[in-house]
Amino acid sequence: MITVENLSKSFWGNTGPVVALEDVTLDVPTGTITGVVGPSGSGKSTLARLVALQERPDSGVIRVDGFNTAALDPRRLRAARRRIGVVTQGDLLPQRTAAGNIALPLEQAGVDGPQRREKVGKLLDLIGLTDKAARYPDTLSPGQRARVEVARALVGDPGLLLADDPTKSLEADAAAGVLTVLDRARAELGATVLVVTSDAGVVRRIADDVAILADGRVAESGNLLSLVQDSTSQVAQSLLPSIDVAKGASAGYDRVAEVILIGFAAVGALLPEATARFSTNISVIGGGLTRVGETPVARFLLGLNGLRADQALGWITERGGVVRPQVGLARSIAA
Ligand SMILES: Nc1ncnc2c1ncn2[C@@H]1O[C@H](COP(=O)(O)OP(=O)(O)OP(=O)(O)O)[C@@H](O)[C@H]1O
Repeated sequence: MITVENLSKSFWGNTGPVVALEDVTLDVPTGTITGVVGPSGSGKSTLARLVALQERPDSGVIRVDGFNTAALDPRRLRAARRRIGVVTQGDLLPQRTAAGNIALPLEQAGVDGPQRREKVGKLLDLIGLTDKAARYPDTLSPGQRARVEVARALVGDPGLLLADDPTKSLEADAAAGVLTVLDRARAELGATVLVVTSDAGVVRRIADDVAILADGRVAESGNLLSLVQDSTSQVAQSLLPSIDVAKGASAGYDRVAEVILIGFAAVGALLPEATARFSTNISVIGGGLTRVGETPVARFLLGLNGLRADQALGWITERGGVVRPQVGLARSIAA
């Protein structure tokens, strides 16, 4: 477990101090993928460099498995740094093959040939490039090179894999390939992963936990699936389908409610069943379906007509749906 406690960091800019991070607190639980998302300049790369122990904070503490890294002497600090695999971009050695690039940290650490080959073979398999082992970087696609960079960062079995904007400048397919590799690293190697990104879609696809960074501060953090269930959260606002609808589209219903449904059963069957049970006409006025990781999540604006519309909404809530009636739009239901 990595914990970041009350981290602050400023730099001197041309016109005075620039606060890059202010009082940032964050947990990266072991065996999970934590995504830190924020716009350009919000402090993501600064946070990544501090967690990688490449720079010192002005104040605050980074703990690795409970140990305060600020208290480490230089030798232990170097050892702690080696336990963090940092995915760096664009620096594969052109004169080395894909396998040779992945093996380099092992060679430098004096690991013998057979062990190196076994380890590199496993990682080539993990990144889906076994058949490209002998290819040189300039003959690989950008997405393939990015996957080799992840494998190289994983080769020392790091306690933490740290990726700063791993999908930057990649086409959608290539980006998806890199995210699949990060997900496999967590699922198959048990890696703990911290991803910082400006792309909320990265977080939506692979993160277990999320923190939103804004102007150097954590605006919101927590478990991703819990946060998306709160439609007022910034995470839900940025990851779920928007329910902006044309003016007047929600008129003429007895009840109008925003509903968030999670999971296959909820998304597929709940609304038809509510319609049948309560003789209530349920229309989807807006919103849509997405996925958070592997989990389908729907955010709908529903219009209901029928005497038992309130009971239908209550029943959806009992089955785990998150219902927010839009009070201003309700008509009184005639008995
Ligand atoms: N070494 C530095 N010297 C001076 N200012 C810095 C330095 N590093 C970061 N900053 C400033 O700190 C703030 C946060 O920068 P940082 O690079 O961490 O943000 P970011 O969210 O990673 O942005 P981007 O997505 O554009 O890389 C910015 O105002 C930046 O200009």
